[in-house]
Amino acid sequence: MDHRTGDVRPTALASTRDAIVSVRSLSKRYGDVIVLDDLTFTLEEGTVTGFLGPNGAGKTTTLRLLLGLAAPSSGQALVFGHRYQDLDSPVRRVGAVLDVHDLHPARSGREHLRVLALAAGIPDSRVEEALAMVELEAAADRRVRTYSLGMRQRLGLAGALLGEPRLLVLDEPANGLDPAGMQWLRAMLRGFAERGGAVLVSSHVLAEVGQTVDQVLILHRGRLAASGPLDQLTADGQTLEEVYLAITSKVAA
Ligand SMILES: Nc1ncnc2c1ncn2[C@@H]1O[C@H](COP(=O)(O)OP(=O)(O)OP(=O)(O)O)[C@@H](O)[C@H]1O
Repeated sequence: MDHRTGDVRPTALASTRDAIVSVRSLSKRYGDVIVLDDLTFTLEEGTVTGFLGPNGAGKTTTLRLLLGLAAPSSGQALVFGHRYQDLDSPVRRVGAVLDVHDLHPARSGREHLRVLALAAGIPDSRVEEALAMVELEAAADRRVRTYSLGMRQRLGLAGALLGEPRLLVLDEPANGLDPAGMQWLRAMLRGFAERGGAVLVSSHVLAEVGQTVDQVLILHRGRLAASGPLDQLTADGQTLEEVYLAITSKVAA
């Protein structure tokens, strides 16, 4: 991958064997506006992938297509070889946190998780485990409307972890977390990947991403501007932020 030209030479992100996520020639239009343009990448087990790009680049749209929340205009977005909506028990395979602002405000954190668990046939005992995993036990009986943004993020993550999935899809999960929360999130995501999972995490916090992920996808104006292992991308001594700014300003010019 030559990040100075934005030329993507697929590396570890391009093998299709045992792919947990397989995105092929994915495009999305809203009316005449092309939001995603011919996006292709795969993610394999044991990886944490940072999904980067300026505001409006198309990151959330990609995640929504992966989760069956919107339909592609063309191409495919597959998880475990299937469209999300065709998976037998999606909650047990894919955990996702897209928008922590749409949690029911009058429910407590514990009630929120119990509703999710009931819908997915997951025992209540797992709710307690998930609360413990995100260190939210002390606030579990408070109404969600009283939660800080960081607490909502933790609750969203608890919901994502309920079904013990192998893929986590997270939209800006570090948003609102305090330094200890970020450290905890980093360790949690690394541990998840080390146990054979895959994580796709969008973020604007490049310093944090640089400490957490092992590979990145950089999206710009709906196109994949760069992809590859973090250590290769930063091999010439530049920080991830420098590489990112060089790529996004080059492509925009
Ligand atoms: N339902 C929709 N109808 C029309 N346009 C949409 C719709 N959803 C997203 N878009 C547009 O698609 C583009 C990409 O949006 P998206 O939310 O995917 O970007 P993003 O990379 O996640 O940005 P941010 O970093 O700001 O969250 C934007 O121009 C947005 O306005």
